[in-house]
Amino acid sequence: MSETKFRHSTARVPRLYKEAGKIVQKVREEGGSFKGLVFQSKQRSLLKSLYALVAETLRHGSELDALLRQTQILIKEPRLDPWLARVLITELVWRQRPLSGPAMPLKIVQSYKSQFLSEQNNLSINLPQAASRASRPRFIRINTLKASEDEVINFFLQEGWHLQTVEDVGTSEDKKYSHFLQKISSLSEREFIKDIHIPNLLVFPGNMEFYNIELYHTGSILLQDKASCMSAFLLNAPLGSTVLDMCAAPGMKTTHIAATLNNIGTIYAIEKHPARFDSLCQIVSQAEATCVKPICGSSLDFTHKDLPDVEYIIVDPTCSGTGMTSRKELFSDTEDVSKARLEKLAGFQCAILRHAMQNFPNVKRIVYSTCSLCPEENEAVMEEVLKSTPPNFKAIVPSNCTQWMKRGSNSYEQGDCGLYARPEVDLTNGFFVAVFERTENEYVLKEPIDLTQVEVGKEDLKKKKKKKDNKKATDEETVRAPEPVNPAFERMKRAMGNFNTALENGSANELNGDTIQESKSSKKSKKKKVDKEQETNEDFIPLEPCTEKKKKRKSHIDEEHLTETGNIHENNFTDSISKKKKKKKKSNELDEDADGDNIVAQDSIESAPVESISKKKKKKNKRNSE
Ligand SMILES: C[S@@+](CC[C@H](N)C(=O)[O-])C[C@H]1O[C@@H](n2cnc3c(N)ncnc32)[C@H](O)[C@@H]1O
Repeated sequence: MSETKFRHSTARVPRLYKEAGKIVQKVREEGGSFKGLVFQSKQRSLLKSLYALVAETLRHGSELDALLRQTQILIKEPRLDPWLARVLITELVWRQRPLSGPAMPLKIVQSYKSQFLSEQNNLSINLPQAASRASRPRFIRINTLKASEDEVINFFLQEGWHLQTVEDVGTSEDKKYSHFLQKISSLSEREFIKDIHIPNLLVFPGNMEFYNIELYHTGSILLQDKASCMSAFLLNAPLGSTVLDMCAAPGMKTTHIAATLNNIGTIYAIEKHPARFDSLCQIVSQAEATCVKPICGSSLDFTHKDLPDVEYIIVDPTCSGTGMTSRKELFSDTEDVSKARLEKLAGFQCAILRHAMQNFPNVKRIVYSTCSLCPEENEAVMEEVLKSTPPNFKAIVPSNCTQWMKRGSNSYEQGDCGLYARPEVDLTNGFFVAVFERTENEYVLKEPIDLTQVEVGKEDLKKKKKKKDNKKATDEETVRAPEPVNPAFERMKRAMGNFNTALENGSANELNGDTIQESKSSKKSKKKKVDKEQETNEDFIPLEPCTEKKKKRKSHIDEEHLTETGNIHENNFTDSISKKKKKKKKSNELDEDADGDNIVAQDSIESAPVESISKKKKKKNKRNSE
């Protein structure tokens, strides 16, 4: 991680501490096995002491986090490496060894000894979660679709709360931020403050009881961590925009974007799981986010053909959640997130981000986020997707948060454009966000992706073309089938209609799978209709069945249905199409998900459209020259 680090002199910080810090960081951030990492260490003479020190540091993970927060040592000493600090505090507090030596980090940690000891006494060792929750501030977002900031602030003032302000501490962003952090970590009962970065976000003491507050029940305020507000903030979609939220439920970011748009524009909010889709509808309805069109389905099944004019996309996929401070495993057993799980998640994350980049030609900006602190799900995903996608997107560092968010690791290409919020420093949940903007090179835009040409297969295409030639077709459009009914789009249009009506009637919560999702019987009848159209239309290129086929494959590239083929470390993207087809076939044969359905390697799907474009271009050029 590229936290601003103190320039430790390697000669002065004892090797044992430095090496222990590195291992603790790896275990915490990457979920590696600590024993394995210790035994891989090159410091052979230190193995025994290293093992003991790392084990002790990891054992006190939750207490260390609490000590770092309570003493604010990382805020006051911004150049102190947080991982080295953990090791040194362990050495000092639990192993009771004085930190002697000239190295600055040792001196600094030693100077906090009395604070550590007194805070340690206050810590409820048996209830580390409760302690950490109470000592972290609570962020509350004002839903400006229902109440203005003034109304909400006045409400709290009338309830006897006091609004604190951040004093002017000069122009330095660093100073301002560390002053703000000190302020929010020491809010006393019934004090609150406005966040200095995100508009309409208030900060309350961690033990605030919000369940009795009416504004919370009416949806005028929402409990939303500052880190999670970063996505909509950085998406920065102007009024009137068309936005796509590819992983929407429960809808915190969707409703936040709706508020930033003031309901002027359109947000397509896609959620795959029906139960979560219901929650999404409920939250959207309660928030009065009328510009939101919820869709139940997999985002991987939708393209610009279904959702035209999408200009902004938010990709907030399922992740390991290692940044969620409420998740016990972060503190108690960091080895919970296995490498295999991380690889599967990263495979899905790459697939969905790549889908966003390749299938919406009008998109200007994409925000990718996770609540994970594992680089595998963050910088590595950025790198992999940028590497394997036509160079029409680049990662950018948004100017409005460079001063305070921590940058990702530059050991991944463009990784340092990614931004982290870290619990122990920012007093938020752990979070990662990356912003991508379209570059000048928009060749994907010029030729819409025609999946049929890839799916039909060469032989089928030749036959169709021959038939067409016989009929003296002169224009490509006549060779292509008339656009058939796209069931996904039809379903979506119907769902939107139903949802809007329900919203208008105030009964969106009542929408269920029957209205939003197509019933089995109507699916059957629609299929019959499409089949019939094919029978009667000789020239019909089976776009629909192919799309269906592709859909069937793609719908398995989701969180639970991932196979090892999604491993981002495999560099499959340069494979030839034929190799991919073989692989796809093999994978169809080999990979079965829990339901017994076949799964296809993602790379074979994702790279296909590019091939299709170049074929089409060749054809077009040939026709032009004729
Ligand atoms: C991290 S959560 C999203 C949180 C949400 N953005 C918010 O702020 O409230 C990820 C969501 O993506 C959904 N999901 C997973 N695969 C999907 C897919 N292929 N298409 C659409 N949604 C999907 C999951 O069911 C889950 O609800």
